[in-house]
Amino acid sequence: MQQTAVRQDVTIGILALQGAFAEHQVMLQKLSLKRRVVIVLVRTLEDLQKCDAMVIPGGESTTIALLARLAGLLEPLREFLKTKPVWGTCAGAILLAQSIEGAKKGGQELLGGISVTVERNGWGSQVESFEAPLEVEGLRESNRPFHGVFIRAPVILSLSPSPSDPPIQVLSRISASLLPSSQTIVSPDEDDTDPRDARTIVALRQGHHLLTTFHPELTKDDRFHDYFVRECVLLTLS
Ligand SMILES: NC(=O)CC[C@H](N)C(=O)O
Repeated sequence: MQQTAVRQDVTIGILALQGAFAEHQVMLQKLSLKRRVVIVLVRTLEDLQKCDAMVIPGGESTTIALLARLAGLLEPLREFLKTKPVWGTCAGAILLAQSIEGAKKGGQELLGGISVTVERNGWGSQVESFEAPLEVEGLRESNRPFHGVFIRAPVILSLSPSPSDPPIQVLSRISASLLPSSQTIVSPDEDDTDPRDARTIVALRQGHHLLTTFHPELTKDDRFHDYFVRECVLLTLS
């Protein structure tokens, strides 16, 4: 009798130590996909070992790093992202950066994995948090803007992939004209905003990793979650 290939479930972990992990869980559960997605809230090494991909949520990068260190997850996560897809949102994006400015006094630990430098709290403090419509490449119905929620978000300062790294694909840049008046994009050395400046980048992809400096999980729009699962996770597994 002919055997039919059995489709495996795909297991996506969400680092659930602090921050907006429950919101990611709700979004991922709502996706309608051909393959069954199992969601694991990751708090231990045993949880992590079940996962094919990970989401690192927004929250407070210093606290998440500290709790990950205490849970014995920092090194295993660094190993994980060498081979498996990871998506970082806001604080998660900070953790995935290769280096940061504005780190907590005394330094803070990162996971690395994406060849960017970010400035922590680069858009200002809580009161300077803002929302803006974003044009995003590659999303379903990509001509419909995505509502970007920026809460003490990091700013991308530079991209620095080495020749052996996967190239970086910019998925979205914020348009200076759509920013609230409290926000301006000023290059460090110039008064004029150069649209090619890394500071306008708010979403990017490197290989199967995804980085967003804002919070797609705080909207009702599942298109980023759909993009991560379909394009970064399922395509790399099949
Ligand atoms: N909304 C967020 O995730 C904020 C990130 C926070 N500024 C940090 O440093 O971790």
